[in-house]
Amino acid sequence: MEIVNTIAALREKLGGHRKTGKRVGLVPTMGFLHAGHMELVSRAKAENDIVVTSIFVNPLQFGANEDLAKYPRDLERDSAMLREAGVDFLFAPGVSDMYPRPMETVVDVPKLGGELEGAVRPGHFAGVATVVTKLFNIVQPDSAYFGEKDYQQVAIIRRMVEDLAQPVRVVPVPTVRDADGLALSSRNVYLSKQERAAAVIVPRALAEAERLYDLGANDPAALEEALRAFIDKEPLAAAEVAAVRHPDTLEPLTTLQGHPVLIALFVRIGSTRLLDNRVIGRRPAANERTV
Ligand SMILES: Nc1ncnc2c1ncn2[C@@H]1O[C@H](COP(=O)(O)OP(=O)(O)OP(=O)(O)O)[C@@H](O)[C@H]1O
Ligand SMILES: CC(C)(CO)[C@@H](O)C(=O)[O-]
Ligand code: BAL
Repeated sequence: MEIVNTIAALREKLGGHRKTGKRVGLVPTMGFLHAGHMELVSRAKAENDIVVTSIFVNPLQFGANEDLAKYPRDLERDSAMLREAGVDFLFAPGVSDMYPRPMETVVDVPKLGGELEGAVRPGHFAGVATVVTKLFNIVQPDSAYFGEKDYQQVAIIRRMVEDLAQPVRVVPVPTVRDADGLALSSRNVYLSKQERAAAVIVPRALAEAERLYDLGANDPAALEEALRAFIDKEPLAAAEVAAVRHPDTLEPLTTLQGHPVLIALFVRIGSTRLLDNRVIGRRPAANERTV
């Protein structure tokens, strides 16, 4: 595996491979890798000839009072994991390599990006869409791999790729979880022992939503209320988002039964925000309409 730090060097190294028709897969990350990231890598390995993993803690997607400075970093451990997994190139640019000048150009998907997590983190998804577009332009991958844990992020990137005709196949990868159901996340490292124990409320709330749905719940507002009450029972947890939405548009629903429903959670445990989601309900057959 080669570690490459600049855009120009990566372009030069990938150019030759592309000319010989090799398929290139990109796994964009912010580092501090765990088994969730490695699942994206192994999917990319299986489907491509050349795999590029990027590690870049993107300042554009952090709000002024967020954790940019303390975001966990361990490039040495990350590169050992990626080498072991057979990644070809680790692209690890510095901020001045990615953004030599303050960015004047922004890619925004404002409707999808203003919902859910986007309502709590204004500007976050414009930062994500902008850096992902830049990474696509640098690497020019055939396929790019994203985790379904960040469901809204996948929805936004898919829409961006469609709207801008970006020549990339977006591949969503199912969420990898700890034994108790908590989704793996780099930010889990912030949790104290007590908070880590409390965090199990997040996957449990998703299971509770599914249980209520299976019992026939049909009122979105009532289900959201029930989810908030369920999460509030855990004293260390506070639900910033506990929403029931359309899985494609992320818009509110008027009914629940008979079509797929996205349950989206953004929960604070102490000062750490955890994200999780589940799509429940029946996916319609291709010849059926969704509401
Ligand atoms: N548990 C997981 N299962 C599958 N994919 C994941 C998981 N966690 C993260 N990913 C995916 O890995 C990619 C890089 O994510 P990122 O580096 O932000 O890690 P993260 O663990 O989500 O970090 P954070 O704690 O900051 O949310 C994203 O596409 C993300 O959805
Ligand atoms: C896609 C991404 C690497 C863009 O910075 C980031 O949002 C992430 O890690 O999910
Ligand atoms: N995994 C999403 C990146 C972020 O929270 O900034």
